Amino acid sequence: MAFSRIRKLDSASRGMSRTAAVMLCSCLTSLFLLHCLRISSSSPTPLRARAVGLLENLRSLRTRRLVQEWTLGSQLERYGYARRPRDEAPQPEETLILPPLDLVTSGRVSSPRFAGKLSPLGEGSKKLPQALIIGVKKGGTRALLEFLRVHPDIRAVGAEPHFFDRNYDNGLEWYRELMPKTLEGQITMEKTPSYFVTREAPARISAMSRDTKLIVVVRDPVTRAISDYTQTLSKKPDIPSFESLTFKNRTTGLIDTSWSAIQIGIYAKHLDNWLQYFPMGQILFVSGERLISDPAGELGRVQDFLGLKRIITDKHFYFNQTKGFPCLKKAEGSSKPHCLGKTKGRTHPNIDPEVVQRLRDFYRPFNLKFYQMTGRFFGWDE
Ligand SMILES: Nc1ncnc2c1ncn2[C@@H]1O[C@H](COP(=O)(O)OS(=O)(=O)O)[C@@H](OP(=O)(O)O)[C@H]1O
Repeated sequence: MAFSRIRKLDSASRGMSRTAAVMLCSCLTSLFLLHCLRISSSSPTPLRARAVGLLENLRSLRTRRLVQEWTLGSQLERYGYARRPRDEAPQPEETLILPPLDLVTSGRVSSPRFAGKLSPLGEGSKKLPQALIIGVKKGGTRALLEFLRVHPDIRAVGAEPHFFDRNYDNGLEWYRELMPKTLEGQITMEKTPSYFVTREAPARISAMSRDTKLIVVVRDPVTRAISDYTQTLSKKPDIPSFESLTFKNRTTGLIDTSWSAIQIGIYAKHLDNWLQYFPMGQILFVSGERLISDPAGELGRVQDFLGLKRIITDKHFYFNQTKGFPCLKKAEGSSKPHCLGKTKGRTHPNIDPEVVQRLRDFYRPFNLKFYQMTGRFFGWDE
């Protein structure tokens, strides 16, 4: 009896000593890190770099935990937000919201706008987006968003909210709740490629704010249509061939413009609808082709358009030979290289060259009209 009580006391006191030791260690680590940061006022020293690295690791763990709480929390599920739209394959990169790069090393310290704002994670407030990537489906919208998220002044929702097309009845408060928290001066963004072809979207976005900046990633409409078809085929292998879906009547060569894969590529027509609500200067067109051949160049234009410092440059990218696409040397919130997932950059099926030519002829006048409207030559008809 006595023995067992002594054992109980022993384990209790051992527990207390362990807690005290852990607390002491945490205090000493924090003091050490603070000391390291203090002794390096301007130029980074190896000691400081190591301290910052340690902080980075600590933060990264904490970030991941918080991120999971934010994104996978019951709140989003309650709203049905986590449910994936019917026609989209699950894409791991769309399920995580990653907050902007380091509070310690980059934005806050280097940017005068955030000088002295070394705020704890989770500070800030949720705001309605000031900029949207509205399209086009299969244009390269995911690549653009992932690249933009590297910028410390951009915070973006990872998944596609589909607010202005499918979820509008949920109201603006619902929409705002989906947004990540931002500090003053940071831009909130989201991407939903179907907005570009949604008749009601321009009026709805304008009702939210007439100042919303709009970004459209456009790609050769023929390749875009094949990419769209490839995505559907990957989910429904039994669908008819691309060639048969393209025509209303193959003998007459009449194109089926009601097929969404064809319809989406008539950019000039969709743009007309947007211009009823937004001036051209508020819409930026990104070339999907150049986003692959010169990502830094296109990102430069986007950063200018958003009024941001050109922080994302050539240095952030490398060409991954296996993937066949540019990838990030360091993903946002991580120190590892990052390429987009398997659903981006799929191999397309071979399409009958005659059908491809017929589609090229079909799109040519619409493309020319689009070049005129935007003042940019995209070179799809060369
Ligand atoms: N860096 C990089 N890595 C991988 N893929 C890239 C990249 N840049 C652009 N792309 C092209 O993006 C195409 C997919 O476009 P989206 O992201 O807009 O598709 S979606 O509408 O969100 O489903 C995708 O189309 P497919 O090649 O047909 O799969 C890619 O060609």
